[in-house]
Amino acid sequence: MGALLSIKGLTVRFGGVQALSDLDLEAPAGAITALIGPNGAGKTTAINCVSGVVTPDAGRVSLDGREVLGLAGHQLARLGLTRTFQNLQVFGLMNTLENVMVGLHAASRGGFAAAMLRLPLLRREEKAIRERAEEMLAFFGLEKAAAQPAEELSYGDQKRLELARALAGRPRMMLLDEPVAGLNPAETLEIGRLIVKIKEQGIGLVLVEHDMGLVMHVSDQVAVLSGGVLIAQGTPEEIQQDPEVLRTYLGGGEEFGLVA
Ligand SMILES: Nc1ncnc2c1ncn2[C@@H]1O[C@H](COP(=O)(O)OP(=O)(O)OP(=O)(O)O)[C@@H](O)[C@H]1O
Repeated sequence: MGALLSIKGLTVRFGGVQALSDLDLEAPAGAITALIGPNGAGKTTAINCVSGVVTPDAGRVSLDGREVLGLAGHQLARLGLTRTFQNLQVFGLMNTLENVMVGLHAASRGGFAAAMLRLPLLRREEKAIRERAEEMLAFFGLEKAAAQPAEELSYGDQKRLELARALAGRPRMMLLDEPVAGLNPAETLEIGRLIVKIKEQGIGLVLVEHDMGLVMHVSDQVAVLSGGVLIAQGTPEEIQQDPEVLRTYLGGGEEFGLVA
């Protein structure tokens, strides 16, 4: 099976900093591919290139064989590629349901402005959008918060809301930038369970994450970056035994959540 997302020779320099050097990475559908590495390793830069936020100095990125470098976020979303951000991107004054609907409006045929004007022709589309958004809230356990302003939700609920919005548009590939940063162990476990359920729908995920317990628990493959260079790639078991990876993560195996 070919990879759904394919990154080849990705190279990024920021002034004197070599953020990424010749990165090759393949992420299949229906699998979780983790991208790990110490602070400054280049993980966010990699997903920023894929999602059109950063223009690389060299390299290619394709989704299902189609070149996607240079496309804007809404074009990528239409092709089935979506992402979440390290910092929350919820609209605080909108309620939870509207936060999910707004992403679907932006991608719909009528567009956001037409939907806001509630043109009659768009009523059916509007209904479908609302139903999809409600489905997402149920999937993420947020249905009780539907009418609540997003800013009133707990941090953990806001993180799940971001995932709900990203999944609402039926992506084929999702890039998640630190989905459990700042969450407690119970919330982390819950996000882990949800992203496995997303994968089981056949969606590919790229997971940038520092929580090694989560990474080793849910990932099908793990790629390790250090100083912009891919130093190892393999199953969680292989990565936990890789001497270079262990050297990179000073202190040995504890960070990998090996302690049962
Ligand atoms: N816009 C930018 N301008 C200049 N340097 C940048 C920029 N973005 C990232 N860098 C640098 O590129 C390198 C890679 O950063 P990046 O954020 O991709 O790392 P990361 O692995 O995601 O780190 P973290 O785990 O801390 O989020 C770092 O040295 C960083 O300081």
